[in-house]
Amino acid sequence: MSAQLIEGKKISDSIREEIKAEAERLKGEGVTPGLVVILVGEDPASQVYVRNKAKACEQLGYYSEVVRLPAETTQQELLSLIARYNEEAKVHGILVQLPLPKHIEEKAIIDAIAVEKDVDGFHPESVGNLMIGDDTLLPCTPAGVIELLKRTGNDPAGKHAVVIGRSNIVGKPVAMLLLRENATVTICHSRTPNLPEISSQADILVAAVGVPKLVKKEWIKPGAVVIDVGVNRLPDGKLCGDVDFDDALQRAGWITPVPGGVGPMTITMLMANTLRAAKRSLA
Ligand SMILES: Nc1nc(=O)c2c([nH]1)NC[C@@H]1CN(c3ccc(C(=O)N[C@@H](CCC(=O)O)C(=O)O)cc3)C=[N+]21
Repeated sequence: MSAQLIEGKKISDSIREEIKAEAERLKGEGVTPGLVVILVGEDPASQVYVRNKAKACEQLGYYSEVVRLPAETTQQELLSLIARYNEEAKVHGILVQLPLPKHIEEKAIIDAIAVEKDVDGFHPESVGNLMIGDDTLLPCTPAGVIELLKRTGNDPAGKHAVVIGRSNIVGKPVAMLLLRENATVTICHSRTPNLPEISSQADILVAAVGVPKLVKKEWIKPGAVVIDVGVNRLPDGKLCGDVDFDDALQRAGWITPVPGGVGPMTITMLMANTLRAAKRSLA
């Protein structure tokens, strides 16, 4: 038995076609979706993502700016820049690439972004909206995970979903979205004593821990849907997920590859959020 591949890249491309059509309609009404990506310092992984985001904007005909700031940029300078983009009508989405240099307090930066431009969905008000089920911009990776499930016919309703990882950017919000989709949700983390046991009860398993190849065949219920959110850069430069892919392939029913799984969806959901923010600016 070999799992079916969840082709994130392909699914992502078809969603981008939908977004592009919608963006063109909006342009007809005089609004071009605009995104600014702010990068502080020289983190090499961040450079790649920032480039991918700019490329996606170009592909969809968005207005896009990339602001590259030196690692020594002060918190105050960054806050002033955000204040400026909060007021800039051409820009509907503001993304400050994380992680930030140590001397900048991430929370202060995220809090400063206008909620209506919070295309990452990291602002406390966006998080609160998600929690209570209000209409809001959703965090991109979690939204991408749900989209992958739905577009492969794996509706989470009534399923047992196990999330490994409890970060604010993936683990917690993806658990909340799965709950909203009527899954029964278990959240595991580094202090969970019997991880393989719980994990192997999952109909849907989401790995978001940042430990290369942590999830082995024995952790997977036969036929389960395995979503690998890990983006780990190995010493040889290759990208690797949190799931031991070759091992898992023999046991899972469906599985996302890394690269080509969740990663492209993250960027596509960012484009979708920017479009939504732009549409709302009309109202
Ligand atoms: N404020 C903020 N928002 C983010 O959304 C954010 C961030 N900071 N910091 C870094 C992480 C990481 N992230 C990825 C996005 C796309 C790919 C992606 O496109 N991956 C491709 C391959 C890329 C490659 O080859 O390196 C794939 O998986 O196929 C990966 C990772 C967004 N992040």
